[in-house]
Amino acid sequence: MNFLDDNYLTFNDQDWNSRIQKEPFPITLDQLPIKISDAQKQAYLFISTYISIQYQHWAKQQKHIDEYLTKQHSHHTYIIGLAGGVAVGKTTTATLLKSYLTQLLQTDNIKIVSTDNFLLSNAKLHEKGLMERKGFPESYDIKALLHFLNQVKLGKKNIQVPIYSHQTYDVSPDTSRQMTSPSVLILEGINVLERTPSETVTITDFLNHSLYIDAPETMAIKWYWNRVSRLYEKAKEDETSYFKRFSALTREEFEQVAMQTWDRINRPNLKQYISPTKNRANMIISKGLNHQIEQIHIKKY
Ligand SMILES: Nc1ncnc2c1ncn2[C@@H]1O[C@H](COP(=O)(O)OP(=O)(O)O)[C@@H](O)[C@H]1O
Ligand SMILES: CC(C)(COP(=O)(O)O)[C@@H](O)C(=O)NCCC(=O)O
Repeated sequence: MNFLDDNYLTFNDQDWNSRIQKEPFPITLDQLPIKISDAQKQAYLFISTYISIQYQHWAKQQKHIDEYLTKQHSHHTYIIGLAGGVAVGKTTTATLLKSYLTQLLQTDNIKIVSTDNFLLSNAKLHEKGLMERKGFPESYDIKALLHFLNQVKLGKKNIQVPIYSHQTYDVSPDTSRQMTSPSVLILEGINVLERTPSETVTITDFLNHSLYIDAPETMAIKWYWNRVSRLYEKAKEDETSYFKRFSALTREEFEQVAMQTWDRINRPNLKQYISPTKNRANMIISKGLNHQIEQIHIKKY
């Protein structure tokens, strides 16, 4: 037996299909952010129904506690952490979960924030000699990220969130987003389940539920290439793109650059820092070919 078999219950397509075939979809699924098969729609419904049951119990518990403490007006935000390696589909899954949960929880107050927004700017990474460590723990402004989560939990308005763009490959120097603490926050990023030894608190202290998207590295590399090759193509007509510098290279030459980047930066990060956080997640989503969810593992405790 291994940790996964001992500590998690495992479900596959038969489980979620048999469960859901008994009843029609309780929500409309014609306006999802990406096209997915009916079987995959059912997998996401299985995940989001599980989260919505947990959320509803949590919300009731908060209400009862507030009544007991006579603090009816306290604010509560339910934070879902979504972790996994580079390009496994965290951003896309977050938008899908938001669509499902908006309907299941009957709220339009669900927001998504990526920890990418809290990366140090390229200027700072250069200054600190960390350009080859982008995505590693030391490349984030972890204090700012923890402060942001604290503000969310305290129900603050006008919370400033920096903006990161894959296209400019940097944090935007002069724009940020203003956010009011939502009912549900989906926090997605490679480091969501990582420890923060330099701080007294850690990201997981703020999470009510956590998911880890797992996939064989060979597939993640393919999905990474899908994303960066699109950025490379788009850069041909976009002066502002970081990827413009590669326009003189052929597609094959650029593919070599991308694969070397993976080998030098994303692979060591995956092995050393990201994968070891998998067993901390409440739920592990195992993906296979074409981003298909093959198994869902739910922690027994
Ligand atoms: N369920 C899915 N079906 C099809 N393509 C997907 C799916 N999830 C992600 N992708 C694609 O895979 C690539 C990486 O996804 P993304 O959500 O950006 O990953 P991450 O946020 O983990 O880096 C993107 O090109 C995205 O369009
Ligand atoms: C910004 C990231 C650390 C985060 O990854 P993501 O959340 O997009 O999966 C990653 O996309 C990245 O830029 N890694 C550094 C090496 C590279 O250029 O891929």
